[in-house]
Amino acid sequence: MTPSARVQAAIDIVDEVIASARDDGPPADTIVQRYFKIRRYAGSKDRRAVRELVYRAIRRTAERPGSGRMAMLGVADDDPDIAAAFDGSAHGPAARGDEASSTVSYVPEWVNSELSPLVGPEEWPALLERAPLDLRVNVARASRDDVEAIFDGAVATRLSPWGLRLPADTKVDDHPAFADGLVEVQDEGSQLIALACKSSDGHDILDLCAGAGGKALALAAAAPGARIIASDNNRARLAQLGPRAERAGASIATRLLDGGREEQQLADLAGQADVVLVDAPCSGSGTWRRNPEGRWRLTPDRLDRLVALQKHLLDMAAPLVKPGGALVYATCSILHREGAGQAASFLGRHSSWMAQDVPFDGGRTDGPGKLLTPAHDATDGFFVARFVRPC
Ligand SMILES: C[S@@+](CC[C@H](N)C(=O)[O-])C[C@H]1O[C@@H](n2cnc3c(N)ncnc32)[C@H](O)[C@@H]1O
Repeated sequence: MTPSARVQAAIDIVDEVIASARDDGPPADTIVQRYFKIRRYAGSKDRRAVRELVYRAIRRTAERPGSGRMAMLGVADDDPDIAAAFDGSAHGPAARGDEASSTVSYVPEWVNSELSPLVGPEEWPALLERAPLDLRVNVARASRDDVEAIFDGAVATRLSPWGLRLPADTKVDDHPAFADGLVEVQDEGSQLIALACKSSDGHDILDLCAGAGGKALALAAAAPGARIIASDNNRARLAQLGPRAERAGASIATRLLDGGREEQQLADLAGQADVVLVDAPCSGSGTWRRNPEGRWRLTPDRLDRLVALQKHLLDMAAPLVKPGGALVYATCSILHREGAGQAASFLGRHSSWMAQDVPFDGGRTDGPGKLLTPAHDATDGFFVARFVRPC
């Protein structure tokens, strides 16, 4: 592909990403993969170059652009090589006329007032920087030091006792340590959420929104003698946990929930759990550096619905905790209403519960919990709070 043809391909893909963000369709990565699946003429260098252009265009602007061309003209504003590709050649984009390009921004304007007060403009560039590659060592099978010696360039993470940070281009999926269940790819912040649960052998733990089980696996590794139930209402996500648990040698029961019937389906656990983790669905604003087009998907309406769902899940989880047990609430969000605001409102509704310090260094106190951010902690953005039910 010529440089101009690569730019046109990126324009076509960004057009699809824009439509998908508007219509709640598949993520950018899936769209890039699908694009090349039916264009076998593109070599690996072409694919890499086009993907890079697509992500430059997405990262550059917080507001959903009018078109892929507008987004790529924005990249051309920053880069003369890209500007030169707008040359009207065959398979390339038409020459630039008197057209507007997308503007540079980090956070959608309407979201500014929703951010935690801790996330000032000086932190915004870090929200869009490339995320590091972190592994969680399966400490039930190997020590972090042993695994550190296996991976070239691995360094121990600062905050999580289970984490290793690797050079970004390290291939993990086909590494024997991965196949042998010694490691999982997991951001350090995500590991800290599991740490906040203080799982212990003999504990009954419910991971209410377990998804594909990233945190449930971390809980099981930290306490192989804990009885863990992982539940979720998404069959496809929960189904991924089985093979992952098998690889890790972890024993985790799963429970698929039906929308609207969760309370009945969990009734047998009432007052039983030492810990319930509510890793709730959220805006994903703490992970924009991994999914920058998440900014194009978020709307005020969607945020309202997420906040209402988080409240519902917290109130559903509370009666499952046994007296003296803990409810851990987490979101990969840097928005006040999904973090400190949601936690404070839980304590307002459950006035006998107490907020307890989360057991890790790093992060900053944000209302009744802690906020981790890329700029301050070099992790994804997370809010986490730990509430204890009175005895
Ligand atoms: C942030 S993700 C969980 C990520 C997961 N804990 C991990 O570590 O990989 C939130 C999850 O909540 C689930 N969810 C949404 N509504 C739910 C409900 N009513 N009951 C249970 N799970 C729900 C979603 O399907 C999604 O998997």
